[in-house]
Amino acid sequence: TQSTRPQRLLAAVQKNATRGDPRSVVLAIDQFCRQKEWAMNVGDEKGCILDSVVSEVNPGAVLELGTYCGYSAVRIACLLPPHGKIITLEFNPDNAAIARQVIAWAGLEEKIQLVVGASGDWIPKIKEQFGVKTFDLVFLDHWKDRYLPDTKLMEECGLLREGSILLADNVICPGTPDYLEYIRNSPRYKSQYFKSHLEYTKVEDGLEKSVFLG
Ligand SMILES: O=C(NC/C=C/[C@H]1O[C@@H](Sc2ccncc2)[C@H](O)[C@@H]1O)c1cc([N+](=O)[O-])cc(O)c1O
Ligand SMILES: [Mg+2]
Repeated sequence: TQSTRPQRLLAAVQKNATRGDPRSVVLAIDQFCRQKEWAMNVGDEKGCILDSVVSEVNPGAVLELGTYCGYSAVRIACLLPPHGKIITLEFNPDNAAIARQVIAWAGLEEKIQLVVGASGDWIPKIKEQFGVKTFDLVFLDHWKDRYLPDTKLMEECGLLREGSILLADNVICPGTPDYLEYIRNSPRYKSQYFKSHLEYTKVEDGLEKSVFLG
């Protein structure tokens, strides 16, 4: 039977990356996506911007919306401080199964908690289920029409504190117009656009970094 792209991406990790070496996992995925098959990971160019934001925030608690194959969860987790943790939500169980194996190959199971389900269902339950008070950093990279409703939901559920950082992928391509309009015009956020390119292409894309002001 025909394999899926996530399955072929995992095979490339298992073939080319060193177990327990997260950076070799990131490199193996980027090489696979550049040389063999494009896939919707945040990628190496936007990944460097993600790295600089993670390093600057030095977050104890990270929420990622949209795990896909685990590329950005691995990239974030290897920059976290000793007790830092990331909770990553993935809707598609097949993608989650691949992501678990990518995360395991990187040796980051202790730092990454992968939860299968829809962000809209899980966000209201995170405090009680995972003993999280608020998130220092949220990385939005899931369905583009869920960025805005999920941001409002995080506000309502008290998951953001003064200084929490939201970092959103794909605000230009595929685009998240309603989210951008809201976050750039809301007095409760201070936003900054980091111009870049759609992963593995020359097409314009970028990350929007927003500080919640409380
Ligand atoms: O569509 C994109 N991303 C959507 C990502 C979706 C991922 O997150 C969940 S959705 C979900 C829902 C609810 N809760 C958690 C996860 C899906 O199962 C998938 O694993 C995308 C598309 C392009 N592109 O060029 O077309 C480029 C990108 O960088 C992208 O991120
Ligand atoms: Mg993306």
